[in-house]
Amino acid sequence: MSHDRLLAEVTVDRGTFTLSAECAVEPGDVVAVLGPNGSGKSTLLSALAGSTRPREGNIGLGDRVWLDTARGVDVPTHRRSVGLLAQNALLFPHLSALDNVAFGPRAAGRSKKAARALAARWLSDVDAGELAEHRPGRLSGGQGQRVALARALAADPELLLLDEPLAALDVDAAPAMRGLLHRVLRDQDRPTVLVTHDVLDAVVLADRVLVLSAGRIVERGPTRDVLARPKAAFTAHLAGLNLVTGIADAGGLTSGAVRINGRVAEPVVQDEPAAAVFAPSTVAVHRERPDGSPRNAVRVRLAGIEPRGDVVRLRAATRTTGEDLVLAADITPAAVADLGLTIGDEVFFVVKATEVAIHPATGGSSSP
Ligand SMILES: Nc1ncnc2c1ncn2[C@@H]1O[C@H](COP(=O)(O)OP(=O)(O)OP(=O)(O)O)[C@@H](O)[C@H]1O
Repeated sequence: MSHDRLLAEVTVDRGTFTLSAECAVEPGDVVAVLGPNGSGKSTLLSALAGSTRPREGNIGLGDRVWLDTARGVDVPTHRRSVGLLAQNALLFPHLSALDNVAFGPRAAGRSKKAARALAARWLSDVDAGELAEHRPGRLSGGQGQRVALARALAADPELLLLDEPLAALDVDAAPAMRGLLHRVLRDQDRPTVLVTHDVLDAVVLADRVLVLSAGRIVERGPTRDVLARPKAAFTAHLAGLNLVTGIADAGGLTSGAVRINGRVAEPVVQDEPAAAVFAPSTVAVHRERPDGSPRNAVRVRLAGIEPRGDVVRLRAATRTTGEDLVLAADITPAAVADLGLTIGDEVFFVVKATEVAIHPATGGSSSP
């Protein structure tokens, strides 16, 4: 079934807090909702799901109206065709993984046999085929999330909502689940809204981001643009990591004239979009390109020198195919003095490949 665009415009009161937001999500696109605690991310998600009633607004998918307060339309949650993947899998404990996934198709009127066949296919699509007969109590956090993802998709929802889907997973399980979500979300054509605290989730999974602050949208746009050139203070803080998006090759990626080697944090496909992520604290600054070094060296021009506690944050830009790539380095005040750095200087930002994580990246470019 092909899917329609989500259009939503809501004003929601929660005690003294008010959320006012509007968004459009194209079929197949993933929009990440970012923002500090209490900014209204969950409120937006629950308004879309129908579990919170907006004071006023409209929510529609194509020509189907879920909410129109002016006309008194408010379709209840269970009739909205929403697939939800939350922090925890929330599987039915008494059913096998297979029957959990078959539940949606069965409720939609499929025969038991057809529902189970569909469920088996979805389980294998999320690399959980071997878990079919397991009860949820025997599944790890990551396994449970895979089954929950299969369950959400097997019901063929018109809208997919992901509410911090990786937040409860441990550091070993999260990258695998993030990689799986990247693959599954890329291959599906329904609008998807992802709430997350993790900038990496936005980079890997989202085409576009929307940043909330105190119930208002303060920033929005293609993921790469918003994170590379943050306008709101929160986004800049969130985007504190260096992020270089480009095209994957063996051992790293190429972004215009810049080539970055790294370690593959999640499986990437050669010639597909990828992102290199590294912390400013891992960047060393040199006047000359280090000779014969296996390290990454990027020629940049210094644009900012700001003291930050014990370190100095250097901001620098490079030109790659006409676009500025902005990078940050944190070095000691002594190093700044030794190198005699001033704004406008041309230097090399140098980082070891082992400090650079390479991830698959979803669209999110400024190209149309
Ligand atoms: N049931 C409620 N009654 C009254 N106020 C509420 C209720 N639920 C949430 N709020 C308030 O609404 C505001 C937005 O909360 P919301 O959970 O949407 O933020 P969030 O961005 O999802 O935060 P977090 O990142 O902490 O999950 C907060 O100030 C919160 O205190």
